[in-house]
Amino acid sequence: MNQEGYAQYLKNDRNKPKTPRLQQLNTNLDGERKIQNNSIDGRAVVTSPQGLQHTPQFDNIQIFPTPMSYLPSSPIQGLGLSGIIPPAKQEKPSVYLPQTSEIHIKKRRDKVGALRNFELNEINNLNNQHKDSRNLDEVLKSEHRIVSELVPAPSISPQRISSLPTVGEDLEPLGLGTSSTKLDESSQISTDQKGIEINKFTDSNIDILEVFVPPQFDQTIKLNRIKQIGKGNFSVVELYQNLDQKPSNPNAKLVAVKKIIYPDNLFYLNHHGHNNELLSSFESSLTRELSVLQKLNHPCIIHLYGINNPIFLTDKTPLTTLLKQNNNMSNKEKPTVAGIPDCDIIISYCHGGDLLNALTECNGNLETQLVQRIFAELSLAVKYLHDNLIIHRDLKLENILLTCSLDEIKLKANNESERAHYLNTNIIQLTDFGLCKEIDNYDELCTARCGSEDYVSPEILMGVPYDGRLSDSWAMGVILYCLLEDRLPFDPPVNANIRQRRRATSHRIASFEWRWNKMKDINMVGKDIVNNTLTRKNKRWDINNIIESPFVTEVTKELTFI
Ligand SMILES: Nc1ncnc2c1ncn2[C@@H]1O[C@H](COP(=O)(O)OP(=O)(O)OP(=O)(O)O)[C@@H](O)[C@H]1O
Repeated sequence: MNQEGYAQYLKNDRNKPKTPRLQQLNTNLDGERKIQNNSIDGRAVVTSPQGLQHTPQFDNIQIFPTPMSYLPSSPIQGLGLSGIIPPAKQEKPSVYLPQTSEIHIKKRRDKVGALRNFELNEINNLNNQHKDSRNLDEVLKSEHRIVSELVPAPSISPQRISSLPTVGEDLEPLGLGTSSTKLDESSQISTDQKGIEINKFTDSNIDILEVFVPPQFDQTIKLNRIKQIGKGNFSVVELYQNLDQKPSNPNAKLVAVKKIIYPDNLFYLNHHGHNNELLSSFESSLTRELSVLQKLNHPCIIHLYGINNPIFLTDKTPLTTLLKQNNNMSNKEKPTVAGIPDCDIIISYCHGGDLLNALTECNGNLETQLVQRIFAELSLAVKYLHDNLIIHRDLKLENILLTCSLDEIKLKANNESERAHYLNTNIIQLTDFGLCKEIDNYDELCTARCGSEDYVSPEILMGVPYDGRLSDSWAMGVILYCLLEDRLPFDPPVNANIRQRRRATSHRIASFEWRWNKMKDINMVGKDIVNNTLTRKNKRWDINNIIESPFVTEVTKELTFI
């Protein structure tokens, strides 16, 4: 059955999904098979590690990826990695270890949303499977990344940073706004009115980081911690101030430090004393992000300003190397996390926070002009990546950061005297390259099933080799739809009945089931982009089509920073 036929098939609810997933030969994102989209009939030719070629067919596919319900943090052995619920019909292993070739869900939802998105029987399955490990309630309580409706009440997502105050607002009371300000003498942790932990301590070296800076990463600078500004599944992000009075890069006076959180069991060794799969996949994600960040130089993409230990940039397997150096290595039963240094990545600070938060804060009421500007900058960033043979694979609202608050942006946009500056500076930066992939040529297809549930393309869901650039343009369609409609395109339709609500998001994605709501009767050029990206891959616009569309060119022709 071909993909279109399958979508039709799914439409009939009586047909229990049993569609299969292409058997994964590798489980590591780095171990994706080399696939060229070069066969005569346009079907991908897969080259197996043994050099054998075969054309993937749906008949080969063995496990259907849906219904896809995920836990933002895995309940499995407290791994702390995104987990996937094993397909119900598979023989259940006593402990299900997530495979890196499976989708990594990195989402942010309120608890209510989280529960809404779990089928009850799946919750029961999970509870049964993980009786011995963590209780599911605990897992749900600890979640912070989920998501569906775009506007959750702040009170039900306590771990979310609901806003990021501007530098001016925020630093002045802390005495950090001007260089002449006297700093507090004592260490004191307090909480500001938005619930963000603020460390007023500035007078000793416990919050001082010494980090290595580009280009050679042989010079160091000192940074002083100000406060936590964000939290991901694998990191805590904190704001630091550069203690260098005259930093070589004037934009780097305030920086964000992404402190990687190692999952609990990362450093367990298996019975043979080898590193486990979790370590190698975690490590490959980390080094992939760093190696790509080092190469990138685009105003609309986050900048790498430094690292606390150059080994993370120079060694392809830094954690394994550090582990080998660790004395505990000899004791194979014990976790050997002790002695492994933290990984702190110093990046540009975007004080407007992420776009999902910003959108939630303004109740989704973004002026079209602003939507257009944000989307145009995102298009420039993605075009730059694709031109450089890099696929992001995790484009979503949470990974688009604003360089200043929406109010500041609006002020600049509407003030004649600020207009030149507005056109000469970027307002977004794209971040989170943990799932990105460097391809060798434009015909190379990807096989790793990764991404975030609401943004993932049908071909990734189906488990067939896919053109990563087209999956990125699908995600861009989802983003633009969100900005225009203030909801996710593949959430249950507005006024959905119970049956529609129970349908998994992935089913709607696989059958291209989305429609305009707020924008239904509004005629605007931007709708073309959504119409032509949330569609079948053979008809889908790529980044060049997007960038050439009037919705984007109207903005880009005026920008002076590119
Ligand atoms: N440079 C930055 N400036 C301001 N805020 C940031 C910055 N980087 C990250 N954040 C905030 O921290 C959050 C988590 O960051 P990030 O997505 O990089 O972490 P992560 O561990 O890769 O997340 P996940 O894997 O869960 O997607 C972001 O959504 C954003 O709110």
